[in-house]
Amino acid sequence: MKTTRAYAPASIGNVSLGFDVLGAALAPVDGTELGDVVEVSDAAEFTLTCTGAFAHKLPPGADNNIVTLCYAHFFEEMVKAGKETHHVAMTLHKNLPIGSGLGSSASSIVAAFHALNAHFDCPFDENALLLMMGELEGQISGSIHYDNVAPCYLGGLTLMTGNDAKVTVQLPTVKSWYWVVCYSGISVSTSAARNILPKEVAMADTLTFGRQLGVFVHALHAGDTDLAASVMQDVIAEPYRKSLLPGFDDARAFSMENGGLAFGISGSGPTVFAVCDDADKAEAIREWLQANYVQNEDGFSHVCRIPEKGAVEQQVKG
Ligand SMILES: Nc1ncnc2c1ncn2[C@@H]1O[C@H](COP(=O)(O)OP(=O)(O)OP(=O)(O)O)[C@@H](O)[C@H]1O
Ligand SMILES: N[C@@H](CCO)C(=O)O
Repeated sequence: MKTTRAYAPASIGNVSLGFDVLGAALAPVDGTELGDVVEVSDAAEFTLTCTGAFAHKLPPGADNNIVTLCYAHFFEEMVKAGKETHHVAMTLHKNLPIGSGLGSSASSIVAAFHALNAHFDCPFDENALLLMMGELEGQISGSIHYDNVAPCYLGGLTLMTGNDAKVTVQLPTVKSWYWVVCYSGISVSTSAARNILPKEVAMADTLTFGRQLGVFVHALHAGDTDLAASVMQDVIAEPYRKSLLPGFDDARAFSMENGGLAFGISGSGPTVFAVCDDADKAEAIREWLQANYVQNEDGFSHVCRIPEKGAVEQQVKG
């Protein structure tokens, strides 16, 4: 029986300065797999099995799992495209905590579509799959935003174009930067964290947002890492969302006083990230965050790099 398996990494949405338009994939430097895995096998009827450290936090019932919706959507697109299809059994290894700010639903969605596409011999190209991934992310989080699904699927640091013909472009990454991430262990719903934001942005913040994003993209292309780090501030969401994150101000203060070049909320939180260009300082920040920002036994921290690859097909064991 044919089985196909795909891994899709955690990601940082927004990266502070790019609300909804900038995202980064994550790979822990110690080799830990930080992302969901989906397996697809031929079957007479559709089934979904969930395992993994955070499977017990998923909503009960296959019909309420985003992976089931991905399958239904993929099947529909196959029929529309006149492709031959059949049912599959799917297994989700839910390794990312839900409502963590690490792109947990995006990771399930990307792993599901990547595995399905590979299983059916790649009927859809990258951009077509990205559009499907964005649509499904929109169904679950209340609005279509690609800043988790795009880096999760393609790897790297991705900038959204707003153009369906080419959803995203890759930005150069700073090879010397470490990205420390710390998940506190509590859950923050993305749609709730979007609902607390004002519906309109003040003129001064709009100008800052545009200037920062333009300067950041220029600085990455010019290799000016100090300039890039200097504009990594969130004027759109962080001022409102940090009230949802116990210990946020202390975590920022410690990180910035101890070698952090930038600090912010990963996606809609509660995970925070610190950028650092020194491995020892990154590890010291990680240790402090682990000891002081983590709230319960579900929390964790990692020192990461931004991987060039996002989702990958994995060998099926046994
Ligand atoms: N496979 C799945 N993975 C994650 N969430 C799922 C999945 N299936 C269904 N859900 C539901 O989708 C919703 C996802 O909410 P939300 O977007 O806040 O979380 P998230 O994607 O984990 O967040 P984040 O992007 O901040 O990591 C939750 O209500 C969750 O129960
Ligand atoms: N850009 C999204 C990411 C959610 O993880 C938001 O900040 O709401």
